[in-house]
Amino acid sequence: AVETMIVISIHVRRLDKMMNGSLTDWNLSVFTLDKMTNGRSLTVMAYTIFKQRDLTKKFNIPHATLLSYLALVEGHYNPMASYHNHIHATDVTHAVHVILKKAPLLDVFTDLEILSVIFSSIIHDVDHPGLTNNHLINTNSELALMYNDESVLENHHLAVAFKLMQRNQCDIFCNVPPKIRQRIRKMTIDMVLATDMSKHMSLLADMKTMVETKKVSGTGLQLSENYNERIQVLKCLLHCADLCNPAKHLPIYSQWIERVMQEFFNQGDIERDLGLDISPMCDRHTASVEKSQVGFIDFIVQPLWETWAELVDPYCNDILDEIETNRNYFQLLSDNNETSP
Ligand SMILES: COc1ccc(/C=N/OC[C@H](O)CN2C[C@@H](C)O[C@@H](C)C2)cc1OC1CCCC1
Ligand SMILES: [Mg+2]
Ligand SMILES: [Zn+2]
Repeated sequence: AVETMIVISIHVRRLDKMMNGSLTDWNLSVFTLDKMTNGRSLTVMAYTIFKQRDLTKKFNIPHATLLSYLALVEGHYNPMASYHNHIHATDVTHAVHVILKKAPLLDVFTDLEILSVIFSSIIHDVDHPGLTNNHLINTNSELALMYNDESVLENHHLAVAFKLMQRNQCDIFCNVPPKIRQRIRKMTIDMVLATDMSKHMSLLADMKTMVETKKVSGTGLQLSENYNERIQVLKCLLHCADLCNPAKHLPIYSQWIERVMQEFFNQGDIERDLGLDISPMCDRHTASVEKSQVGFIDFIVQPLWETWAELVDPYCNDILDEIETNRNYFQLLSDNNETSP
């Protein structure tokens, strides 16, 4: 563990220099970062963000404890999952950090809320099996049995993350008063459970309601003290970051598509072998990758980010433009596939 610390702190220093300017660069390639850090991009990204936001000092987090816990969590992401591995966590953590730096959010959230949403992004998919909730339920998996078919993956990610904190010298909240610890835990549970895609439509509906009321006030984002209102926005923030791939430049977005399709096709292969119905978009023999992405953008990603822009950040147009550009690119590919045999 000691050499891990030394190696990682070398990467952190190198990264700090390399990324100091570009850490807030939306299109930073986490793939390049992961190669540069020998597969330690999550620990290095998270540690750098904690330092830059002074979270270690504000919450009295011992540096060795933070590094140990981050390295432990990173090690518990599934390297066999082509999409839901530690690099996806690096990507989502980075996206949360960049979104939080947008002008309309600068003075909105407390240090506790910022700590909680960044912590949530780091752990939000830990020990992901590379299979969907529906698959785990349909195959009577141990996880579905454990969590009674309700947000099976998301409950598992949370339980693993908090269990790992009990390891020796891994309790990053060891110097945080019990009431505050409890509040971090509650917010983290609420946010990570909200990354369950089956909650997407209700999350979006709640966000639209908030947009309507806010339009009445007509100012920037003014949040009340009300926990439910504040956690609502934080849930959406993490959910947007979780679904940010189509909002990135095409070379980056394309790598994520390749990875997610590999994961879905792997699931489809298992379902075919088991004689089960193959999940949507998971049959490698019939799936249309381009058409699926157009649908993903039209029905899920674009409505989410458009609502986010209305609620939080009118200056989100560069992100909305990127999503539209990518959507049109895949629409074109899909049309061409139709015409030419
Ligand atoms: C870059 O493309 C993607 C990036 C992230 C994701 C995230 N998916 O994770 C969530 C779970 O898997 C739950 N379901 C999602 C739902 C849309 O479909 C179900 C089969 C599973 C999906 C992407 O593309 C997908 C959708 C359209 C083509 C494949
Ligand atoms: Mg997830
Ligand atoms: Zn995720």
